[in-house]
Amino acid sequence: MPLSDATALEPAPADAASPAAPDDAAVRVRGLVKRYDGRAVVDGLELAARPGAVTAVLGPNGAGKTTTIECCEGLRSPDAGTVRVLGLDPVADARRLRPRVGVMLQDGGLPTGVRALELLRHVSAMYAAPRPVDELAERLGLHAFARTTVRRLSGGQRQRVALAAAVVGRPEVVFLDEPSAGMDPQSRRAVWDLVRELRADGVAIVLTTHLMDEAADLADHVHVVDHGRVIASGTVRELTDGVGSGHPAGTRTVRVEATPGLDLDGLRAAPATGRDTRDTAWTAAEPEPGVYLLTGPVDAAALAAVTAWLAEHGVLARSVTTGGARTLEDVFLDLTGRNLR
Ligand SMILES: Nc1ncnc2c1ncn2[C@@H]1O[C@H](COP(=O)(O)OP(=O)(O)OP(=O)(O)O)[C@@H](O)[C@H]1O
Repeated sequence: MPLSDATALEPAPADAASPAAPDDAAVRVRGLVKRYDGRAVVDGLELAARPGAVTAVLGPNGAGKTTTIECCEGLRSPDAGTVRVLGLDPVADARRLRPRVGVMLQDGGLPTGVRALELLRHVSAMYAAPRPVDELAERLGLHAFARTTVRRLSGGQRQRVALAAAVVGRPEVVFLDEPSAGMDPQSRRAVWDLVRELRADGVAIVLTTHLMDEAADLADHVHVVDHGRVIASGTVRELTDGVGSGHPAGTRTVRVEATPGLDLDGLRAAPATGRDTRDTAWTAAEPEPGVYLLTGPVDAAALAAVTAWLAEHGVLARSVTTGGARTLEDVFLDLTGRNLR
């Protein structure tokens, strides 16, 4: 999706530009530029994150995500542009922001000689009204390695301690740089549940991730970053629902898993059976044996017609699901290319 489409998906920031209008974004980045050795690794980046929402920043390795997040955290100073977190400047107003912002760095950023639970207790003591440490430790399974020093923790365990430390102070804004990288599926679920709970409590959550399922499941808004700029922006549904894909808007997919070798022409005609819509609105493919993708204007009647066709042909499908015309990963690869960075 070209930038012009991305801009169309992003709510117009015009009112926020006026000094009189309050900005409802908890995080607002405008025209951010950050250079290393004369090279702009962040190059005019625009980003907004709202309270009570998960904002995901996706992009290939080296795209500038961590640098952007670090500018928001006040760990780096922009070379140009503005960054506002809760209306404040993360560098100049660092002391005022510290109690209101939670940060989970990509490398953990934790002191290594301290025991895990001791560290969390120490961090919680810095806040006026922290979350109960034992409850948080229980939720993230920290008790199993409570007395192990951070140095000796596994990568996933260290990530869990870093997340606990980021949220223990009941922050209004949380920055999570690849929060579930290296975590086992159980830990990842615990992290996702915690993130959803923070969102329900009105926290603005900004996360970077390389896991497309994480972004698709969690994010209310996605910014795709490449070469230091946002190249597409919108909800997951907006990004995957045919916009910029060559399909008409509203195009979706019925995915059927069943026995291989079904009659593709028959299946393609099935959704339009007995209806005014023409079957030419549909395409059918069997991208791998026994997996069928029917792409077209999916609605309840079309889905019923597909299952009726399967029944007529004595086929008991293992699964029938509907979704966007493309996955978030398809969109990501289309936008950023398939070459390694
Ligand atoms: N301190 C630094 N000095 C020089 N170059 C740097 C520095 N920090 C980052 N870079 C470079 O800036 C670019 C952007 O890095 P950044 O860490 O922001 O990318 P990213 O999108 O977070 O990547 P990843 O997905 O791999 O974490 C990279 O090319 C990186 O090598």
